[in-house]
Amino acid sequence: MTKAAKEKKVNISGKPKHSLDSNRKDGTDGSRSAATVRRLKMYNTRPKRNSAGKVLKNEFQSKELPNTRIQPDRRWFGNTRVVNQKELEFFREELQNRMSSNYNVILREKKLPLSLLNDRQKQSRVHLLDTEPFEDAFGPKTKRKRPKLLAADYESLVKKADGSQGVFEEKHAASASVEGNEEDGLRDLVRHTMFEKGQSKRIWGELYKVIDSSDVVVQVLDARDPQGTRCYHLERHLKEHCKHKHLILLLNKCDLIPAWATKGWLRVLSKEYPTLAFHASINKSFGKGSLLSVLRQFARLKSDKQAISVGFVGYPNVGKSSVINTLRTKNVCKVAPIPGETKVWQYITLTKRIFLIDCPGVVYQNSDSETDIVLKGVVRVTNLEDAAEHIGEVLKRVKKEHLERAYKIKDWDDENDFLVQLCKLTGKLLKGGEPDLTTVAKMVLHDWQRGKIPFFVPPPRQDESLEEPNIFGTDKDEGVEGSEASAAFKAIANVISSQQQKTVPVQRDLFSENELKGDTDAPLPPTEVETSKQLHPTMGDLPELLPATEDKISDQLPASES
Ligand SMILES: Nc1nc2c(ncn2[C@@H]2O[C@H](COP(=O)(O)OP(=O)(O)OP(=O)(O)O)[C@@H](O)[C@H]2O)c(=O)[nH]1
Repeated sequence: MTKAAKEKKVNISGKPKHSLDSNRKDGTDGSRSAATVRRLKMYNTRPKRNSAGKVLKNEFQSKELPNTRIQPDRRWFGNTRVVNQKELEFFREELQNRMSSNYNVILREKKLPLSLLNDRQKQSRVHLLDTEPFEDAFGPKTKRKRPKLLAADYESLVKKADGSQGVFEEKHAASASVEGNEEDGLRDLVRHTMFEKGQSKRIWGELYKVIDSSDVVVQVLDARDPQGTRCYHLERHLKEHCKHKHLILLLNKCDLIPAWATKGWLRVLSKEYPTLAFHASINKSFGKGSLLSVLRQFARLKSDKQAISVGFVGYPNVGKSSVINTLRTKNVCKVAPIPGETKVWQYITLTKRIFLIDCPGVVYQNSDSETDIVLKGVVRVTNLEDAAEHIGEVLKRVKKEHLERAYKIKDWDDENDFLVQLCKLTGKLLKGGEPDLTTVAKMVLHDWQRGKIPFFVPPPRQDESLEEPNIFGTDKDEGVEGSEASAAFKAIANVISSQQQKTVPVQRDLFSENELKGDTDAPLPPTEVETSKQLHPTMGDLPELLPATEDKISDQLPASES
């Protein structure tokens, strides 16, 4: 149905009322047709102008804009723009100023006609006439430019080539000898990816997520080999890039080593970072109160009473999740006697102002051999194909008496003999009575990783009279009032020094009386300690330390301190 027909229906009388009524049949009687009326109506929508011709009101004009007419401009019809010399000069100067200023950065350089700036350089390159007269450059007596040759004649060129070939051959021979001695036709075996556990990009990503979101980073170390389970790369990263974050070392599994060794390590390590001993256990823990009070002091340092996040990082299987469970007195994190149990980071609320973050175990690439990696507990023993290969090192590191006691074997010639005897004792035999060396080797390695075979790296001997107070790595009082910060640091120092006076619980059945007393002839690991000292020279001084005052500390300790 047409528009006119619609309008007709609406007009009940059927007759047009005025000259601009569009309800007309056609223009046969000399009156305006419906089409004419509609056209005339359209003219009425023209903008209203003032006497000067300026648009005052227009039906389709935007309410906000005073004038919606697009000015006629040639820019709308092409992609080029003409500017006059003055504008160009102004643009060049402005851009030159911006580009040479250290405080300005030009974004979207590609959108700017930067070639306008380089014009002059182009021109300056072809100023031939500045250096030569026209006659020499273009005239009939044009002189040819001679190319710069390194040798004047053929003979000297050959001599030069011989010399450079000699140098090249010498260099090549040197680099070939460095690359490896493949002359015997053998190449080193490529390591199984299993030995790269804890080094993947994903795990390092998890670690950096934890570090980024933590105010305090707790590096959990295995008390049996603290230097071996330290991640120096991480410590250096924190020192260089995150000076405002606090790092604490936590010697976990201190029940697996004699108390004198724990105290020795505490003395050595606390010269570099605040160090606490810990035994993770939900019922019978050690060091929980001290750790909690240190964390509370760090929370005090935070301005505006904000909450702090504490990230637990360290080697796989050192007990990070166990420490968190101990602090919460609840199984909030998955714990297993196998490495790599924690896969992704996990947030746990400890108190209103302290959050804990669990991190998967991280290993920094170093020169550790496969056996070192296995004995540090980084690799799952069940995945090992040649477990027997690592037993020699176990026999070297553990005292004979401990192995005799643990496996009831009297004497052995070498690791093979040891394993064969163990097979017979445990009945681990293959078809035809062959000893199942791999299975018993795995059993020994399992016992090693679970701390059933006593082993520890003794701390370097120190002259106790030269003992230095604990030293905290960095300027920790940024952003907080000096007095409050130094009070918190003093309290932390007190907690640490008071823990060194406490009796550390030890699994007594693991060691002999002599070992528990410290009369041991175990070898010292000087090289490791030396290296760590080189990597971590003692840092800036601490606020003055107070002697340990038990009653002051007991205010800060929760009742659960064992
Ligand atoms: N004896 C003893 N064993 C401990 C202690 N802390 C943890 N463990 C044991 O060490 C093993 C590993 O503990 P986890 O807490 O799973 O270690 P993790 O560092 O979280 O390990 P990943 O998941 O690999 O990162 C478990 O079998 C714990 O029972 C401790 O203080 N003493």
